[in-house]
Amino acid sequence: MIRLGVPSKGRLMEQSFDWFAQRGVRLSRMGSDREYAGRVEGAENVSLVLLSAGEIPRELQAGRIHLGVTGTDLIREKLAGWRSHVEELAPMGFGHADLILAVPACWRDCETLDDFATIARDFRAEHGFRLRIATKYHRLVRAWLSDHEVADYQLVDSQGATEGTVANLTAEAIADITSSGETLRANHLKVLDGTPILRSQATLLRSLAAGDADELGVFTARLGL
Ligand SMILES: Nc1ncnc2c1ncn2[C@@H]1O[C@H](COP(=O)(O)OP(=O)(O)OP(=O)(O)O)[C@@H](O)[C@H]1O
Ligand SMILES: O=P(O)(O)OC[C@H]1O[C@H](OP(=O)(O)OP(=O)(O)O)[C@H](O)[C@@H]1O
Repeated sequence: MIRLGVPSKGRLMEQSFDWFAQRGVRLSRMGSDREYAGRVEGAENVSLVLLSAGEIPRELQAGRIHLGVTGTDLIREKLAGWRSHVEELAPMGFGHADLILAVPACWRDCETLDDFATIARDFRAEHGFRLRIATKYHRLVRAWLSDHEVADYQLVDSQGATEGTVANLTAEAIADITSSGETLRANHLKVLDGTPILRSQATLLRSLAAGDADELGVFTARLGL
């Protein structure tokens, strides 16, 4: 039996269901809205496992699911050396979001990452502690800042409502996912010019640890992959 992991709620779940339906495989939740059990029609030997999007990388890595749908941001953040754990089978064309670094909109002299690096250096000299960046994307942000030789900062963990941390005085800057930009604007933040830390979208992935069941080839062919 192939175990297919799909996000258990929200837009990501609905758009995943639509994506499979367009390929002739009907996924649905069984029972009440609160029951996390799923049904698969239009493909044999496939069971639907409804999971938090954030847990799908770990389940793929462990081989407890054969296939999984989640954002590329979560795969790259949660799995060190992700290429040795999963294969990306198909970008799915939804869940587009950019991981960005944002600063207070009132920082007039901070438009680029170079400006940010200068401000971070001065901040440390002036305040005696490193400028704080709130994020849940620790691995990706550290790697990106290191690549760009920015060192005078500290990460503050924020697992939600990250854009609020600047007004709450627990951070000077944030690194988070944005799509429409509305949450940033509403919290008086602006994105630094230049390419984002990462461009993410929902992706269908195969576990490299779950083994290569015969049914898997049949199912991926059914999906046109
Ligand atoms: N505003 C957005 N627009 C598009 N995609 C988004 C947006 N916010 C988050 N995403 C994407 O959705 C995926 C799931 O995000 P997140 O980790 O916030 O899950 P969640 O909805 O909080 O679910 P859970 O708490 O169950 O893990 C991520 O890959 C993320 O990139
Ligand atoms: O650019 P926008 O269109 O405003 O979207 C960005 C927001 O969407 C995500 O939050 P989500 O609503 O998924 O909730 P979360 O903060 O609990 O992750 C993300 O963390 C941002 O806060």
